Amino acid sequence: RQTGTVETDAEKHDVEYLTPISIGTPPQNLIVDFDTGSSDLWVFSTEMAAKDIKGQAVYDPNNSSTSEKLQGSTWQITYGDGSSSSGDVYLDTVTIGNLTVPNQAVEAATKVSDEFTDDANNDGLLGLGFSSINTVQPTPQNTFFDNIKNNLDAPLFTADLKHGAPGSYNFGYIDPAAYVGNISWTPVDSSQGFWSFTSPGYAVGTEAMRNHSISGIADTGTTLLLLPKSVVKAYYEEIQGAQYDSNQGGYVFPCSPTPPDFVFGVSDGIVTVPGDMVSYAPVDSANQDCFGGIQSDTGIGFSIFGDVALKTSFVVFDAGGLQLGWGAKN
Ligand SMILES: CN(C)c1ccc(C(=O)NN)cc1
Repeated sequence: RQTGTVETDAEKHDVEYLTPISIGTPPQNLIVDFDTGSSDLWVFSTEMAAKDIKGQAVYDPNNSSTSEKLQGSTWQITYGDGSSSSGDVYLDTVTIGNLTVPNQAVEAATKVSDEFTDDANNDGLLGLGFSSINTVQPTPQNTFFDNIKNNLDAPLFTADLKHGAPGSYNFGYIDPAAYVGNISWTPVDSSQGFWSFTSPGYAVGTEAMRNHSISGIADTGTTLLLLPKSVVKAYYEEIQGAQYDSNQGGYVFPCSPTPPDFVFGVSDGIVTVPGDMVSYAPVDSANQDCFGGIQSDTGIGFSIFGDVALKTSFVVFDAGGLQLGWGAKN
């Protein structure tokens, strides 16, 4: 049985967290976005048109003695923000930290949308959602985690994302030095392929908790905290000068003073998103107005507890117990 750990670095404004992996023999090193909200491991590749590659590292299956084409298999994925990619599939050795899966499905991109082309530091995505939503056809493939979880000391991984600092993903163990107090556990409904849970309520600032259940997914691949319109409205009503700015496509408010905290329940515990993490990023060079890290989930069908929520905590994705654990960071 094994365990592993790998460091993940926050991009500017914590827009995404990028983590090194290696693929093939000899190892080809790429840096990818670990994404608990999807279940495809896809990478920029030598099969793409040069115009779609702007600085990314690419996987070259022809340069790997262990690559094996999965004949007839293809994939195509579209994400919540409308970005997309597609391509074909190889089996090859994938290593994360000290953990190796010998026959991992590596989805080589032939096409990617502009959002990926323009994301120069990101060489692909490594899905950590449930394999039931893997997009490979005709036969869906397993995620890296699904392939290795039975070799781990425990079938779980943890995400310790930080605000503007390197964090880490651990596999197979819960690091007791990473959190303080008790972890709050809540059951996961994996029927839609996501790490989905229901928060029993929320509070704005120091107000009392409101009994308003919020169902959503823990998604390391989404930057913001996307909540029901009514919750978002109640939050921004507490901020002088906050308003929905259609140009920016979301709520904007004066960067100072610091806005109120946002608190949401997790089973018998609570998670606090500090106000200074809610002012996500300045919208203007004068740094007067800030774009909110809390925005509406309208049109998605569920809420998304993205990086703005996850980076407040030490989060355990427990596939064995089918539960999420939220702990206070050490
Ligand atoms: C364009 N990029 C880098 C994306 C990365 C991740 C996602 C996503 O929805 N993950 N759950 C969307 C887009």
